[in-house]
Amino acid sequence: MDARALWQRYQNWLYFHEGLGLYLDVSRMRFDDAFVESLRPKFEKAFADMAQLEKGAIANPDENRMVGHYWLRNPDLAPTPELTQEIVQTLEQIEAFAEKVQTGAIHPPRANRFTDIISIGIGGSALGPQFVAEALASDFPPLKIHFIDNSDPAGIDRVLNHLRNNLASTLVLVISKSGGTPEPRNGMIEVKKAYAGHNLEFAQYAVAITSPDSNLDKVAKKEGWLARFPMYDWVGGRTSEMSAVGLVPAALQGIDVRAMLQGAKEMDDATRVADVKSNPAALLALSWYFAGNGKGEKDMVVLPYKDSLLLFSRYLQQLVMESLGKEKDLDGNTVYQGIAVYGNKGSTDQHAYVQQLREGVPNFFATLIEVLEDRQGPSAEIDAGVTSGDYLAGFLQGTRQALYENQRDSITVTIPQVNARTVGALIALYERAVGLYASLVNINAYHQPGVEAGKKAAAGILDLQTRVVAALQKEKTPVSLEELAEKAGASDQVEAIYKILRHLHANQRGVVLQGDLHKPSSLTVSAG
Ligand SMILES: O=P(O)(O)OC[C@H]1O[C@H](O)[C@H](O)[C@@H](O)[C@@H]1O
Repeated sequence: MDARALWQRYQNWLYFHEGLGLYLDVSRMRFDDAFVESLRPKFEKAFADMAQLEKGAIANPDENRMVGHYWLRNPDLAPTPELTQEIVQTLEQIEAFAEKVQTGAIHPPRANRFTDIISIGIGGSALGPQFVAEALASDFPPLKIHFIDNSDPAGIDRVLNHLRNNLASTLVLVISKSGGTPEPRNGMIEVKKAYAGHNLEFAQYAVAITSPDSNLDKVAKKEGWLARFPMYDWVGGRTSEMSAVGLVPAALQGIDVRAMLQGAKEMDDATRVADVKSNPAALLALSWYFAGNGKGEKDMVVLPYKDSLLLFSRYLQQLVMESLGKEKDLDGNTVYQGIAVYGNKGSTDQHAYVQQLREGVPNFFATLIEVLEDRQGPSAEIDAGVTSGDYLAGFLQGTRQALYENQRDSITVTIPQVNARTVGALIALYERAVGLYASLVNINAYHQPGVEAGKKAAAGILDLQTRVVAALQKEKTPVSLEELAEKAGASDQVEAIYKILRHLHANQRGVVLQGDLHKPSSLTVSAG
């Protein structure tokens, strides 16, 4: 296609949302009209499915749950007046709490104000708050947030060491929908011990965000924590940024949560339109389907050309991959669906892996995120008439062009500015695109059965560890791994036992391994 035809195609397919000032350009996805036409019946079904979902259908059949993240930004859409009221009240409570914390009306026992937050959570209970903090928190927020999103002892130490002089003015958010995920539980226990070590009563610093009556909720209630906010069973972790999960940390950091909800609501309205060409989420779903042949054959590389959007790709990674990465379709057929997502930011990545994107394996499509406003205030000129922002914009256009010249497709999303409204809109745009795409490929986007397998296996390993250590403690002399496995009643798990012992040995946990480390089978082990 020559430049004139491309310019025409650009204009034909350009989507613009006037209220949000958001553009979506899918002109560099090389689908033709026949392809769009062929998907029409699937889209009709997808729009109908989505309308049912918004009305409160059991859109997550395996877990027998409604899927209601759209109600969070438009509570009047909720299927019952009770739900509407619950959403409205929770938001009011969040705002009132944040204000009291910021003004010092709620303050820690030994300080006038809370200065910092430790947010403990993982997956959907971390990625949204992390993305939003990075994108929207001011340089000097009323409370500075720090995240513990793993069971990594060194990672936990790092956060606690940073805060060692400020612990007495640090609020702790423990975020877990289920209230039973091991990582946040471990983080909470470690942080609790750290508070005890500083003679601080944890309950006076702690806030729980979890499903009512979860284990976490019970602990928070029993111990009299500072506050508890509800997470609803009809909101999935990866779509929970606009629930208490995302709103509590955002409001505490002084982020305009009403604007975030408003932006999401405006985008929800725009993506409810049952016409592909005038619905930006449908255009994304169409493009993804085209790129990967409806089978995820191409990866989605997300490149925001703005530092503050750095974590968007990581956020989308969970939203897209946990939603779409499914073995079975809704009819029980084995389909191995999904779309792999990765990315970091432009132009930084042009100096890293974009070489492969331009010339290597053509197994991806790019999504470039453009922000029109360079910075608040004027920019200095780097060269005559040229600013660093001009360079960044040029790099984006250049990459788009260079990719296209080599038959590599791209989508460009353009927003006027990174602010609470546009960030809310971006989240809502991708949530809806994922929902529509899931319908196109006939899968349940709202469960995650695959995650459970890893969790069960991990629990099995910890159980095995307890048995192995108990068996080892009965031994007076060193034994071989095989012998120990047999004594622990796990002869078929020598490899797992070897790995457990190696880890315990490395951490001086009362296990001594001796022998040739090149030959695990030659090792003996003793308690010591
Ligand atoms: O919020 P939680 O219940 O602690 O769950 C945290 C995360 O862990 C799970 O394993 C799921 O795969 C995620 O979807 C979820 O967001």
